[in-house]
Amino acid sequence: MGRLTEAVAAGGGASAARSAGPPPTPLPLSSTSLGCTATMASSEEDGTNGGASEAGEEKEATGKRRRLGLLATVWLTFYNIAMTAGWLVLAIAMVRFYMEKGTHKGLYRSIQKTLKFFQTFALLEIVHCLIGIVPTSVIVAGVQVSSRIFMVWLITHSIKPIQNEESVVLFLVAWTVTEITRYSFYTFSLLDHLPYFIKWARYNFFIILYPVGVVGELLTIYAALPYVKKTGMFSIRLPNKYNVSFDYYYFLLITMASYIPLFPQLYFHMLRQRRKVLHGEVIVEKDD
Ligand SMILES: CCCCCCCCCCCCC[C@@H](O)CC(=O)SCCNC(=O)CCNC(=O)[C@H](O)C(C)(C)COP(=O)(O)OP(=O)(O)OC[C@H]1O[C@@H](n2cnc3c(N)ncnc32)[C@H](O)[C@@H]1OP(=O)(O)O
Repeated sequence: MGRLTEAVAAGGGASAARSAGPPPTPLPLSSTSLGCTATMASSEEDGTNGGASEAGEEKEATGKRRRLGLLATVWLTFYNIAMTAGWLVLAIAMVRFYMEKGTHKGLYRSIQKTLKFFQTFALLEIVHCLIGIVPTSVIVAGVQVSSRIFMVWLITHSIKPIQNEESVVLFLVAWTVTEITRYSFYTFSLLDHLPYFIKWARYNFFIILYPVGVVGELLTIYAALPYVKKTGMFSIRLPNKYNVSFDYYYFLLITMASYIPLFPQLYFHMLRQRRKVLHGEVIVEKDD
């Protein structure tokens, strides 16, 4: 019986899919989905027979958790396959555009619909963390996804003059290679046929691609500053009936500055994940 089937039977989410077989040893991850899996294992393992009504309630709860495990595992498999395919389509479209045109000018406009759809769809990852079907920190996933949504909708979609900047290609390539690797890693993990290269790529590519993507994003925001200052876009001037002012130009400067404390948090998080997965370190994650 494949691990996915075992995980489904055990009602575990993605994490159990990889560790299915003997009852999963609860790794000290966040208390969300693993807590669910651990509870699942303990309720099935200990066989405690409380009162009939208690046993009935526990049986009903376990059945509900098992259904969540089945639903979660099937959903995550579908989600990851769809996201892998979407980012692959984006990668192929970018390569074809460059081979046909010989320039990056117009590249963003040619792939923007696919990019917007799949990057916006990734908002679901925050939901996955919130409902506990993946053991990722809501904060970590939230910062990552919000930075991408910000770049796609509030920078490259909204500020058309910067769409042909070379820095846009820089972050698009970094994002695309990363997401194809990441979502195929999750897919193969759930299907219990994870090629070592995919696992190696998942936990090594980011070492270079994360800084490359951040440089691309920061250069793109910097290139947008003159246009934002000149047009006053997204800004609210005083006086107005709400007596509130907002200056998008200064908001962008603050956003650029926020990369200084926030990016290292994400980068070190990935380095911790890398040590855990590639070197078997047991890392105690703080409860969020
Ligand atoms: C309004 C203005 C907002 C402005 C915000 C400014 C913020 C500035 C700072 C942010 C800078 C970010 C820049 C960034 O956009 C640049 C780039 O991305 S460049 C490209 C390189 N990037 C990367 O390599 C990072 C890619 N992203 C990720 O890896 C994830 O999003 C992240 C949350 C960062 C880390 O993922 P995670 O914590 O989940 O690590 P793992 O992949 O090891 O997974 C942990 C466990 O959860 C299981 N899991 C997670 N998701 C799934 C899933 N979909 N399906 C199945 N399983 C899943 C995974 O299997 C692991 O399980 P286990 O621990 O049991 O092995």
